[in-house]
Amino acid sequence: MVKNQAGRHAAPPTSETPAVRIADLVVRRGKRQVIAGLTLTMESGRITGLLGPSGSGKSTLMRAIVGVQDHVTGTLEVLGRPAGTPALRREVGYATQSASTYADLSVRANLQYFAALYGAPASRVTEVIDAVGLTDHASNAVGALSGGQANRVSLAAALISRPALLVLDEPTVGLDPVLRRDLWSMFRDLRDAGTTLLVSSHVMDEATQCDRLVLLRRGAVLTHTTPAELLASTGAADAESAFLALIDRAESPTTGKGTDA
Ligand SMILES: Nc1ncnc2c1ncn2[C@@H]1O[C@H](COP(=O)(O)OP(=O)(O)OP(=O)(O)O)[C@@H](O)[C@H]1O
Repeated sequence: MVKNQAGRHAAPPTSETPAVRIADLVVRRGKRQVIAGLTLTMESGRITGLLGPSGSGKSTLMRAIVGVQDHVTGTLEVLGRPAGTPALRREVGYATQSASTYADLSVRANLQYFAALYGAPASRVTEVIDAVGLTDHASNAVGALSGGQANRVSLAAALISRPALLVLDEPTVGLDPVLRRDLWSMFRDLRDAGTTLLVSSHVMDEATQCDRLVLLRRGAVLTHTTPAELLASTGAADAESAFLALIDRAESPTTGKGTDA
């Protein structure tokens, strides 16, 4: 198995079809243009990290990719089809920042419900509970779980249909370092099995766990790079300093347009 400089397993080769192809994407929310003419191609079979200041448009971009966002114009293809096409429902898994589960049902009952919705076999329920490390809590009501455990039930629900593309909005919020490490290990396993992952995060050290990085600022792509290129191009010692350097460059009097997201 090939390992990269950080000792992690390098991503295997991928197919030629991009997982996501976006051109001139504009999204309005309320009176604001939140995504402003964004163009981006995401390779399949990779973990792409979506990072950026609060309010920069990460969740909005994810919602557009999943096909649940209104007022979207431009080109947005997912796995070669227009985003939101019914044929993509089983192909795209999505876990939002808020729980998508029933608090009064057990972990297993929640996932049995999602398995029934997707026509997945009963054995898949046990598999996804195991994959997110909740086997010991399978009979517990979701409302009685910790925040981090409850998040993982939503993640398990997103995995039920074995999606080709998994879109995860801040999946590690509220998790301790051990659980974060385990979750990233699971993401790499999924990628190695051919899944494409788009993962947003506020935690800059998670950037180094990704194969590719997209930094959003004010609804536009500030950079689309790899962790190694990010550090090399900025001369920074860590991802957080590198992103701050890029934001500072973009905010400089010659190029900048202000200081908000
Ligand atoms: N329901 C909504 N109606 C109107 N504007 C919205 C709505 N939700 C978000 N916005 C605006 O869209 C912009 C982008 O929000 P979005 O949630 O996509 O950012 P984000 O980068 O995911 O932020 P965070 O990291 O804080 O979750 C923000 O200016 C926000 O105020």
